[in-house]
Amino acid sequence: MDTTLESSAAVLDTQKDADGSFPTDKKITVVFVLGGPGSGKGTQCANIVEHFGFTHLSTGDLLRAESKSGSPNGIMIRDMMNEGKIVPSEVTIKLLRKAMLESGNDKFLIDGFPRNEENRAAFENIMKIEPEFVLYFDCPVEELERRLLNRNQGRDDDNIGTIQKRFKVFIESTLPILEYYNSKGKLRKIDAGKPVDEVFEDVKAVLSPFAVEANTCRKSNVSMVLGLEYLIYLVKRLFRAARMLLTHLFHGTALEEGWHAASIQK
Ligand SMILES: Nc1ncnc2c1ncn2[C@@H]1O[C@H](COP(=O)(O)OP(=O)(O)OP(=O)(O)O)[C@@H](O)[C@H]1O
Ligand SMILES: Nc1ccn([C@@H]2O[C@H](COP(=O)(O)O)[C@@H](O)[C@H]2O)c(=O)n1
Repeated sequence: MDTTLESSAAVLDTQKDADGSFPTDKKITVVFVLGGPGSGKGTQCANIVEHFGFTHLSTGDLLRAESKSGSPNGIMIRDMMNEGKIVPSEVTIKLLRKAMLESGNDKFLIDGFPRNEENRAAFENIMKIEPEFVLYFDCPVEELERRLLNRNQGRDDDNIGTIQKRFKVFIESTLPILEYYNSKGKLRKIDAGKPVDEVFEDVKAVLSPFAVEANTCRKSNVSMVLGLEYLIYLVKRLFRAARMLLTHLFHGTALEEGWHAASIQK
């Protein structure tokens, strides 16, 4: 499958209200991040961004921002989120595409997506991008409930009524998506019931293919810096030698005296 932003753009740009254009034909790397509500997707994505240079796009955050922006879809999005329902894919994908464009990056963690079959099929059809794999944070439901009720980030959907609805939607709509990617050998399941640092150790192991690039980059930066320092050192020595030669040519005696004085001082 062709996975360039350009080809995705070609499809998306046929939409009447599509804005902007994809500037690049670079290969796009996408990792989907799924897990029950409160499983720690956002927490772990923040760590991944720091270590592996991905751009983190939380579909929930994008929808929350859109619902507060006063856009025509705002009220519909807010009402659906308060019911724990899944917003129509065309709305979510449009927001995702815009955020991908604006980031300028080519590596994305798409968090909380695809939530159902409609999300999955629409992303594949419109964006023409296959995910590298799906990172799945698996966590017992009692722990999810405890985390959500203690989150205290002012989210309207972190109340017991909506939480129960979100769990139901996860089981009915998202678990089949996890099974789909599992059957394709693309599911990377992580035990998310452990403390944050321990979970991240497992995440790092899964993302290790992307670390090679980061290390190579770091190593080549180091050699570049060392190479530059050595070059500066050589140029300085060259200048010093040239100055001494010139001084010797024009003031031969003085130079000899200087040398003599210097060797006495030593
Ligand atoms: N491994 C962990 N152990 C204990 N608490 C955690 C762990 N990971 C995250 N948390 C806490 O649980 C809460 C939910 O985490 P987070 O927001 O990352 O989950 P999420 O999967 O992104 O949630 P949602 O799907 O609702 O957006 C936060 O308060 C976070 O600090
Ligand atoms: N693909 C998605 C993702 C999210 N939603 C809605 O947002 C709510 C919050 O999502 P979080 O990932 O931040 O927990 C979710 O309950 C849905 O209402 C969506 O519609 N489609």
